[in-house]
Amino acid sequence: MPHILTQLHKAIPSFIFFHPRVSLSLSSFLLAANNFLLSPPALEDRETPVSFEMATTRMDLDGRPIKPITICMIGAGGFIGSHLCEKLMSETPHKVLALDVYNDKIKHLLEPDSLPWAGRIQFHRLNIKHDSRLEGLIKMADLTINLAAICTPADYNTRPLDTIYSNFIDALPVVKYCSENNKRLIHFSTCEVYGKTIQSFLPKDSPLRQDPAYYVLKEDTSPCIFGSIEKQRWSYACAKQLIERLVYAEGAENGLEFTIVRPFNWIGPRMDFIPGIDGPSEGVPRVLACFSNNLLRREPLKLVDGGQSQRTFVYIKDAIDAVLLMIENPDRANGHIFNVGNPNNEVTVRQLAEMMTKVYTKVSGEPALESPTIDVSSKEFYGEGYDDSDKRIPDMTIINKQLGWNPKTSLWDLLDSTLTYQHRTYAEAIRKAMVKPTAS
Ligand SMILES: NC(=O)c1ccc[n+]([C@@H]2O[C@H](COP(=O)([O-])OP(=O)(O)OC[C@H]3O[C@@H](n4cnc5c(N)ncnc54)[C@H](O)[C@@H]3O)[C@@H](O)[C@H]2O)c1
Ligand SMILES: O=c1ccn([C@@H]2O[C@H](COP(=O)(O)OP(=O)(O)O[C@H]3OC[C@@H](O)[C@H](O)[C@H]3O)[C@@H](O)[C@H]2O)c(=O)[nH]1
Repeated sequence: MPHILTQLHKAIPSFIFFHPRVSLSLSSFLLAANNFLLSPPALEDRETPVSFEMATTRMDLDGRPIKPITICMIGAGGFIGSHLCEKLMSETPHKVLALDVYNDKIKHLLEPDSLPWAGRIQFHRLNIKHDSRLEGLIKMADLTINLAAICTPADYNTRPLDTIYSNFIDALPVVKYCSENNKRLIHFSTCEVYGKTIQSFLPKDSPLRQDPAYYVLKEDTSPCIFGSIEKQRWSYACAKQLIERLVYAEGAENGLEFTIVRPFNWIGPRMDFIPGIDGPSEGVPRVLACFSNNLLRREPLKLVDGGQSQRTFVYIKDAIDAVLLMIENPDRANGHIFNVGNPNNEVTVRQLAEMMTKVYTKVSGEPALESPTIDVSSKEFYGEGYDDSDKRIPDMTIINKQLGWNPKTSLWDLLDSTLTYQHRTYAEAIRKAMVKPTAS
């Protein structure tokens, strides 16, 4: 650890200082400048190794120089964690203690030792369920970000106990250690805490269905509407809701400095796994990986209960910009719950399947199947106890006001870059896996 601390000091960049009494209009300008500086091409899109140049003019939204900090990131080896680590290593001077049971998705950041950020990221393989090192690692950091969770819907109704333990019980010590040691916490919750919209309970012909007041999801006013207990789909949402309430209460009663993030379907490269290639053959990942797997194997895409549910999808790289703003602007982010999504990218699951089919045809050069989709019941696909959110449009008022963040990438563009990655990463492996051994 002392070695890492020395490296941290070496990484401190020089900053341009501004007058401390910065006006709001200047802060909007700084936000735009920051966004510009923080948006070089994505790592996986680059052909050549990344050249690491620390921007010398990085400052927060209020014109103050950003001081390097140490971040304890739990669940750093997952989809969101891997993109956040990449961003922090390539564009900031911050140091990361990366905790997870797996590190495959961040291996490229850990090895070799000659990487420009070597010494600023340290991987700790541990399970937060039972590891006495957790409190010490939280104490060593200025900020803890908790991403660890079981968060694939196929698990919610089939492994409800694991789901509840993972999303509530296992997160408890993290909240406790942060509160007791006066450490800031960014906790990852979910848009699923909203459950179903009020709109879904209105009569089909009600004119109120057109009124956004009945479906747009607002952090401070929308209710959390779940199904009955036997609909175990809601075990995840309910556990996430209770941990949100606990974090919020620690803030109110004990002064915990916290931010709660509610991601609305963040998607992009490295999300989940492709069954039979880098995950179990019988595993059911989230929809992006399910549909990618179908396209790669030239199978029809399975539409659960007709694919009528609606979602808004946001590109992981846009969403990571929002998280970085939270990390570097604690005065603006503390005490808030933020929706992070793209209200302009709304589709039904059926429309998503159609668009992914078109994009994949373009990316792979392979013609689409004659029948590109097939209907399947939720009972058949997910089993007993499944239920669904009907519609998820995030209200953006709070994140706009506090952090000036807006998503940039259209659904077509984000699918284009993501499916290009999926094709490049998996097409050959799938082809080999699908070649049946011939009888001799
Ligand atoms: N991706 C999304 O669109 C989305 C949407 C809503 C909420 N979220 C939330 O964001 C967080 C991260 O999601 P993700 O998409 O990156 O999921 P992910 O499954 O890719 O990442 C979670 C990581 O946590 C790790 N982990 C789980 N339990 C652990 C434990 N006990 N000890 C150590 N590590 C453990 C896993 O190994 C995994 O690497 C989760 O809390 C999830 O509920 C994500
Ligand atoms: O092959 C498939 C997979 C999924 N689906 C449908 O596609 C929709 C989206 O499914 P996802 O697997 O992405 O999961 P959901 O959007 O329902 O939940 C997700 O939301 C936010 C996070 O908290 C979690 O990552 C997850 O719970 C659902 O309506 C699902 O039924 C299909 O029609 N076919």
